[in-house]
Amino acid sequence: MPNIFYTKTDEAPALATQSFLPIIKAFSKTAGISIETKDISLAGRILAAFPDFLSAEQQKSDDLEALGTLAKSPDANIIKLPNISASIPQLKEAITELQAKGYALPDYPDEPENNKQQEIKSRYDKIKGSAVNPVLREGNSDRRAPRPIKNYAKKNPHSMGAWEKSSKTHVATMSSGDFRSNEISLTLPEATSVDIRLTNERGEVDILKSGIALQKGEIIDATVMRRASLLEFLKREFENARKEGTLLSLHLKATMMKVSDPIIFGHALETYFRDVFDQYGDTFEKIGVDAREGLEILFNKLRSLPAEEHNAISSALQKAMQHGPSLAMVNSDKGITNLHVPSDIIIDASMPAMIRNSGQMWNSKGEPQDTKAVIPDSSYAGIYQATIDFCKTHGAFDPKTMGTVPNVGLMAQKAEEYGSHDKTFEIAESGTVEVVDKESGKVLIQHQVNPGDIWRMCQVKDAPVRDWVKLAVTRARATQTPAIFWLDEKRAHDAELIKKVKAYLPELDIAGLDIQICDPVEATKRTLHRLKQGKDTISVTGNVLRDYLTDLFPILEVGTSAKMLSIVPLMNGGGLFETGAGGSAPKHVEQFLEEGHLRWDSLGEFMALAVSLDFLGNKYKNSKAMVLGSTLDQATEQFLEEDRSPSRKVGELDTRGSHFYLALYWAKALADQSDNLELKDKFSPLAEMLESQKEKILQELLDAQGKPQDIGGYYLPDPQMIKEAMRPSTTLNKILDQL
Ligand SMILES: NC(=O)C1=CN([C@@H]2O[C@H](COP(=O)(O)OP(=O)(O)OC[C@H]3O[C@@H](n4cnc5c(N)ncnc54)[C@H](OP(=O)(O)O)[C@@H]3O)[C@@H](O)[C@H]2O)C=CC1
Ligand SMILES: O=C(O)CCC(=O)C(=O)O
Ligand SMILES: [Mg+2]
Repeated sequence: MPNIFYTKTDEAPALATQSFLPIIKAFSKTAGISIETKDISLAGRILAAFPDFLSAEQQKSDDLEALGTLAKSPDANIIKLPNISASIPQLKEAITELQAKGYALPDYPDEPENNKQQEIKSRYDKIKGSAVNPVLREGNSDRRAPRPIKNYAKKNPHSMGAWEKSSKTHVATMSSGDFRSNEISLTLPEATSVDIRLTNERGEVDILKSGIALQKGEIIDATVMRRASLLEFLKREFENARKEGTLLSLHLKATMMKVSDPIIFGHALETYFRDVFDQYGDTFEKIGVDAREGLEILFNKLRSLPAEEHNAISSALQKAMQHGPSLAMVNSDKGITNLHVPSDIIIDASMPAMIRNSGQMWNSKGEPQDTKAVIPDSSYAGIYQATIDFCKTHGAFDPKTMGTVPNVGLMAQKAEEYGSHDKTFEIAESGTVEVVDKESGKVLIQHQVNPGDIWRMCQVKDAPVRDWVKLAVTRARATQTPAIFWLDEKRAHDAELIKKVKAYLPELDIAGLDIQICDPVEATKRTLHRLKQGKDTISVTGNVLRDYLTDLFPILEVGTSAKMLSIVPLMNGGGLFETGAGGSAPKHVEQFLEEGHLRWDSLGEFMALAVSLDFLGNKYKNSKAMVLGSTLDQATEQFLEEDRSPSRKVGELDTRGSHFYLALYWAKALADQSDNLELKDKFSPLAEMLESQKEKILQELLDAQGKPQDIGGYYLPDPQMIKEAMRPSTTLNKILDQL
């Protein structure tokens, strides 16, 4: 059985893997460890879902399913790189690319007309959005910036925009009618199963979802976002942005919240271009415009119209942008606005980037400008407003002196909102949605609803909560750091969770530890005050705040979440080691294709691999694996000290060069240690060879830069072409072959 599973993903991390994996394989072979790759890329997942449309040679195994099963076994040791969580536009692009490559896949049926199409759509919908992480995350999350990373940031502080007290930047969020205000929650006293049903005003019953099994002690909650309240809010705030002269920026998580957030995004787009949608609604209907897909696809679809009509609508759209509030830009050079692609405005990465940049985003002229950050649901929006207020009062944080905020996140088994998409519904007609106990017939939760309301139910099982509380205490104890549970007793769901936290904490050894529970806004304030003074505070949060905070704090502290150590101790004893908390960085691929320079920083991979080796060494008493792990950590430290991360500029060290340095330092650390003499003997000549050929290798790597690259595809690049592009140093390749 292979010992470590490494994931093949998409975009920049997948390119980086082509260069780094051969190094890992060569080094780990010396300890008898084999590495197996599992393909969880978007293209791989699509192909695995449609065997009946493919020839025998084209069919692919379902690697995600296999890994999901493995994650439940004590033997799991998985290194998980970031993958694309596809929006509909990305999914369609990938399908088109695969079709062009000769895979006879069906088109994505936007509006299925029969059962067959409905079945195809539901296969694609399983691939859409965050379809990978929730399957693998059979454990809670432990993310932190390791000491060497913090030390590096303190010595080499990244840029941090200054904050003015007069900044107009702020968060706009709903005060009623949103998910937060309508939440109802309860804890199941006994195992049961429930149906979700909608009874319309004529008394007709539609079962929205049937037979959801619930465990004893499981918390469920349900809530609704009212369309009318949302539209009123969007209209008001868009108008305010225009009057205030701030940029307008929408922040959602259309990937993880793949049902609710694209709907909200669509409403925002239609609100912004209200007049155009009113005037050209019929035409839009005819050419299949769906506001949820964003402005980019809308522009593309207009091309199918006769020139005159096309021009008229384009100019109406331009006029709306001239007269409406200025849109924040994702890429001002290319005219890509905040409303172009729903997956471009992922809240976890985009809000911290704004806060780091003096609270400003980019306007259409490419200038920074104060911004109204629109975060419709108020459940978590307050933490960003509190951070903005803090920066206005106290100025920007200083990476040289600030503390750190590690996170312990409740995530296992599709916890909370991030597991809710199969229980989220856009309501078709007025009535009552009820969660009904199938055994007793009792209505557990009910909401009055109107057409267009977004209703959802979330679950969190008891075992993950226990495990999370324990993980928090373990981390607080191991680091002697105060821990705050970010839970709001005024929120229905959090109130249930607080009861559990209060019950489970006393079962653990918490003597002498500083553990508090406070609502997210208060937790933000306390944490930020300590952070400013250089003090560390563990944030113990639910799943959404786990996601938000593990970008927010790393981006402020160390410049990027890519440098995070991200461990998922799996509940059945295995280990899942995620790399960083950042995503798949599409901009990096663009730069690589244009100028042959890849700026993906693999520090997350280095750190994940070290813990994975250590985990394996301990588990199977493989002392060589442990030595490989500890020397890899030393190599990473040296890598940081000598600043060998990829530069952003072509003609300078890129990802491939950074991997060479890692290999050099790792080989040297192995040659210098004496815990395992066999490894020492093996790596001493390798270290010498790498050192003596250093200039030649670096030159070969540099020579490969500065020209456009063709890798034969975006979602499914040609394996041989990426291999050649990512391993251009024959000298380095030959040396690695000798191990
Ligand atoms: N765990 C996972 O699988 C995750 C997947 N994603 C997916 O990634 C895609 C893009 O998401 P998006 O929200 O734009 O954010 P990304 O996290 O991909 O990127 C945000 C920015 O962070 C910087 N960054 C992130 N990782 C690295 C790295 N290793 N080295 C250097 N810089 C890095 C880059 O900045 P710069 O451009 O300035 O270099 C990048 O543009 C989506 O499909 C999303 O779903 C997102 C988060 C996690
Ligand atoms: O799975 C995803 O879509 C993103 C996950 C993410 O952002 C995170 O876990 O930090
Ligand atoms: Mg995230």
